[in-house]
Amino acid sequence: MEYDPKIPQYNNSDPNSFASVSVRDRWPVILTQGIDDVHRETHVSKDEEKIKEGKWIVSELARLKYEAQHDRELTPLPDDGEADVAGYNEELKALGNAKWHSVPWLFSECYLYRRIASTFNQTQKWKGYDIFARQKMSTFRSSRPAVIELSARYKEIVTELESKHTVKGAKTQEELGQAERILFKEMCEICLWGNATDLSLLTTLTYEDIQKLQGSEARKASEKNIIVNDLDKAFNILRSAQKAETKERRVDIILDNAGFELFVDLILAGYLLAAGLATTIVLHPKSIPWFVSDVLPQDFLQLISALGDPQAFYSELSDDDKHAGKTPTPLSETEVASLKFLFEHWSHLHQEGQIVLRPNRFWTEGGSFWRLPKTAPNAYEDLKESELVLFKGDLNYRKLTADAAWPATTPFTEAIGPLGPGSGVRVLALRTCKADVVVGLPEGEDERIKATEGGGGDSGARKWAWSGKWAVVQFSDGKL
Ligand SMILES: O=P(O)(O)OC[C@H]1O[C@](O)(CO)[C@@H](O)[C@@H]1O
Ligand SMILES: [Mg+2]
Ligand SMILES: [Mn+2]
Repeated sequence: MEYDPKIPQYNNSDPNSFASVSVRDRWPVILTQGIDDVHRETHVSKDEEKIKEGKWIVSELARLKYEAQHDRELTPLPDDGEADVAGYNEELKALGNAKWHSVPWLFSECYLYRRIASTFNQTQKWKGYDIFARQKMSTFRSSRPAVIELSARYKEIVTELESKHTVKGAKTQEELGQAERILFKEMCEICLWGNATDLSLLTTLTYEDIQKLQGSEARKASEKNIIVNDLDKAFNILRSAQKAETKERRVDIILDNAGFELFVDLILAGYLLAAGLATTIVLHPKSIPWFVSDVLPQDFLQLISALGDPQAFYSELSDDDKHAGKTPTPLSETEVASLKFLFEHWSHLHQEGQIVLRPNRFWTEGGSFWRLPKTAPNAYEDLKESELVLFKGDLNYRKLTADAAWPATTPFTEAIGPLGPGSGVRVLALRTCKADVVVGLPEGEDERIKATEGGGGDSGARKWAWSGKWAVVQFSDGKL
């Protein structure tokens, strides 16, 4: 059912892997921040029962942190009433007394977030509580300059497409075709780099750093860092379906992070609909707080409502700005108008059922996507209906490739196993690299980048792939 390890998966025991940095350095920080958040929430509560449970949660999270840091065994998840507990515990059993420092990275990291969720699920007053919500919203506030830049551009493009069915400046049909291809690629690249602001990695980023990552200048400079780019293939698929006048043309997005990344996902979604490259967009969020910054259904609703009253939203400061002693600058009238345009466009598309949110517990299971056809047949059948399924971000890529130590030249179509040729699912991974696994590279490319500064050299570690500086956009047709 699961990935059959012809090629071993990355393991926390490997000192050359980002896995080992994660378990030793990053997870304790993430858990400490979670504990702080619960403290804060408990502090302002007047509800005795909630306070009491809050204290218990803090002690449970501290225990989890201790166990991970001190290489204890992973314990079975308690029955918190959810159906996925059994699956997690079976996998844990199959791993045989696994300890934190010598367990497959992918499973242990999913287990970490599932275990946090189960702690909250076991209480009455904290069920479903999202310890990362505060961080997610605050980082979105910090993205203000990029959000404003993009909303102005979006308003212009969508207005042009919807009123004149053209791209500004295109005169002949051929020019229009070219312009549409370029625009499509630009929208996808915005969507790709939106992933660079993932919260779990960039815990030390300042406001200025975030802004630098997001503007259009930064994007142009980063184009050379996309080491494999299959966007033309993806465009051809959507274009032929459009030409064939297929009535229902769906594009799915397996979402990654909330805040700025979700914002750019919606930019892409709205663009595809306005350009007629899709008729429906199905978004797949997570069902529990996941890898710090991943999208939950409520993150979607919160983002939309923030845009509905942008002046009020930006009258509050992000945490970083508060610390820096800044005061909020009101938005100009034009800025308010473009943000409200987004709000209206997206709310309308959502109400009309052209943008749909479709959660499934499959996305927060412990293993790779190799199991999709077997363990989530309904989700699998559903994805086959789509013209193109976009998998956003690093974790989705790790799950597609089973987080295994493939040689970097392994074809992408091979590394995604059952979702490759014959699956009936058209896959497009948009991934900034933040972990070891990478496939589908031309011969010599891995070595070339390793030799660049900070690339890892001869250390045996593929360090270049950890920082989000490099990206891959990879396509698999899935032909039956
Ligand atoms: O939000 P993303 O892009 O999936 O990134 C999640 C992060 O967490 C990790 O899984 C590591 O903990 C990395 O793969 C990545 O840095
Ligand atoms: Mg993340
Ligand atoms: Mn994520």
